[in-house]
Amino acid sequence: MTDALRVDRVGAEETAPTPVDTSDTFAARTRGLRKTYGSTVAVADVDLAVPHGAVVGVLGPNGSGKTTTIRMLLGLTRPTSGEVELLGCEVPEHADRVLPRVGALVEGPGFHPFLSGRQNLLRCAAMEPHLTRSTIPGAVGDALDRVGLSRAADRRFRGYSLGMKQRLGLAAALLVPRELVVLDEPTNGLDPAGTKEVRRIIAELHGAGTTVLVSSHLLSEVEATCTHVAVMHQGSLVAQGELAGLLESGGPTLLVSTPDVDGGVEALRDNRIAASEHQGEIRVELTDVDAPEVIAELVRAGIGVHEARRGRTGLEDVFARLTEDES
Ligand SMILES: Nc1ncnc2c1ncn2[C@@H]1O[C@H](COP(=O)(O)OP(=O)(O)OP(=O)(O)O)[C@@H](O)[C@H]1O
Repeated sequence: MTDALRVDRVGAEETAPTPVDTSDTFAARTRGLRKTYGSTVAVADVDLAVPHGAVVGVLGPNGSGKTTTIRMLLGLTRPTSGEVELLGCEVPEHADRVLPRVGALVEGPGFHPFLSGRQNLLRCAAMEPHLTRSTIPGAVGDALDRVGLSRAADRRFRGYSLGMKQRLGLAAALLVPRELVVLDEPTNGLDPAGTKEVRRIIAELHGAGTTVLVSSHLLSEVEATCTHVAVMHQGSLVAQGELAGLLESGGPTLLVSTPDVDGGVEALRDNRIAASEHQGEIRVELTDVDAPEVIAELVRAGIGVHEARRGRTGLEDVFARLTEDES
């Protein structure tokens, strides 16, 4: 594992990691990527590293810069400063060379409203350098099938639901085998069955060795589908690395079951122990205190302890900690 693959918590006050030659290791890479709109800093000096073969989930609250980063990766938005490298090629300079190897689903795919889903895909397929007149119909049929849109394929795009539009965008991204697939909120507008299918498609792509970069606000989706995570907050990349490593960085917790959760939390806080209510139990961060001490403190305060067990840190906790406002 290289330094860049380790879970890095990137703070403004910390020094940036030393750049290394990574074109063989990473399917996508940005260096000092920045985008400003007037006084709004949409993306602030992001060094993103997407390892070959990984499924990287880009997580972040609304407005944290995920879409802008993805658009710059794909050459759709020009950076204010910084560099983008996709599959070893600089973007936007060599976008024409590299983009046929990249499948993408980004906001607002420009489909024609009066053409059917199939006709729209045929138009997309005609622009694929690796497809020919004889292979296009089969590729379009396969892609429609893969996203579960075959039955609605000959209806006008105008009448599609948001979920069907998303599926068509996904089909366009999957028309030919890709080395890298970039999906911006692919489950947006999908029902639970559609969401499950996207999860299956991502797993299939991963199984075939395709690198996937997927943005999502659904932590459970990312936890279930991704091998790596990049967390954005207020335009900055605040952490990136393997999912397992990120979860471990959350630190141990103790969950205490008691009939008096509020009283217990108060008693612990009075003793400067970081405690909170979590799903009807007391949760304690075991960073500066150990479990016996917590239990002893509760007993001293007359709080009945029914059960105490180690809690697993979920992505939700880690995410909340990384993206909480310092203000
Ligand atoms: N074209 C634009 N003009 C002005 N400001 C923009 C533009 N595009 C994005 N922004 C601003 O940049 C910031 C980052 O937006 P971006 O869409 O990248 O975030 P996001 O993480 O994808 O959010 P969401 O999850 O809501 O889609 C926001 O403050 C947004 O208002």
